[in-house]
Amino acid sequence: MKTSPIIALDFDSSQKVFDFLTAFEGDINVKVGMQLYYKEGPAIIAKLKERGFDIFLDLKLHDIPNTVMSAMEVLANLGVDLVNVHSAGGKTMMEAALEGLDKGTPSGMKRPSIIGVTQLTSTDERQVREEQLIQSSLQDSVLHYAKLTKDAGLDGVVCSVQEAAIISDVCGLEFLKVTPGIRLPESGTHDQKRIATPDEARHEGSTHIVVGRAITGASDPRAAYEQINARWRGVEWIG
Ligand SMILES: O=c1ccn([C@@H]2O[C@H](COP(=O)(O)O)[C@@H](O)[C@H]2O)c(=O)[nH]1
Repeated sequence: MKTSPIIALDFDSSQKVFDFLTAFEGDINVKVGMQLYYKEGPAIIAKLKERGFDIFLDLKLHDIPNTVMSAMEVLANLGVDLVNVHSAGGKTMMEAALEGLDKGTPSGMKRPSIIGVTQLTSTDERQVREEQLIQSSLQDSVLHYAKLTKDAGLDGVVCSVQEAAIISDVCGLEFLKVTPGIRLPESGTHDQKRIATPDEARHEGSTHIVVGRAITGASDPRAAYEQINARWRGVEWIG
């Protein structure tokens, strides 16, 4: 997947997606999440591929190994670039996911990259301690899941910018660190707890940033994208 920001297409219809995308060329990355995929099904992936976008299909699979393997076998056929599971599903589940992808990828096509969600960026220290009953810190929990995900053979993780540097130290620079929770200083936090700016993401070693509402909710989404992309790349933005 290209290193440009991944725009989260959190819309409830194909019509809204393509209205939004009129301002963009095919050189951007897009993310299809549960809402859009459950509404529009595989057809939305085919349409986005026709427009030339790189696609992260963010369905966060989490089930018994056999079910995840079968589901991944189906998803592998869609031609997306990146898929994911919850690392909390365990090492055997993640290995099964990888096996399903390998089996389902048509010959001659590249297997989609696969990453594990460590701790959602909407999760904070209190939730880890009181709701998940995890005794270690949030950062240790994220790092533990990152190591487990690497041991299972996956290509990287979803984490927040706050954990990207330590994951690079332990799992290597090549291991993907896909970081949502990206906000401009003036944007609202919404339901996210572990947020960061695009500049901080670059500095901390994220390999990819995921941006939804800071772009889709902006009065000029293209300008918001350009500003975020410039900050992410560390180049001057002339707005
Ligand atoms: O830990 C995670 C995993 C996935 N997401 C997804 O990223 C986008 C973020 O949207 P914003 O509007 O920029 O908050 C959204 O689609 C989530 O499902 C995440 O935020 N955190």
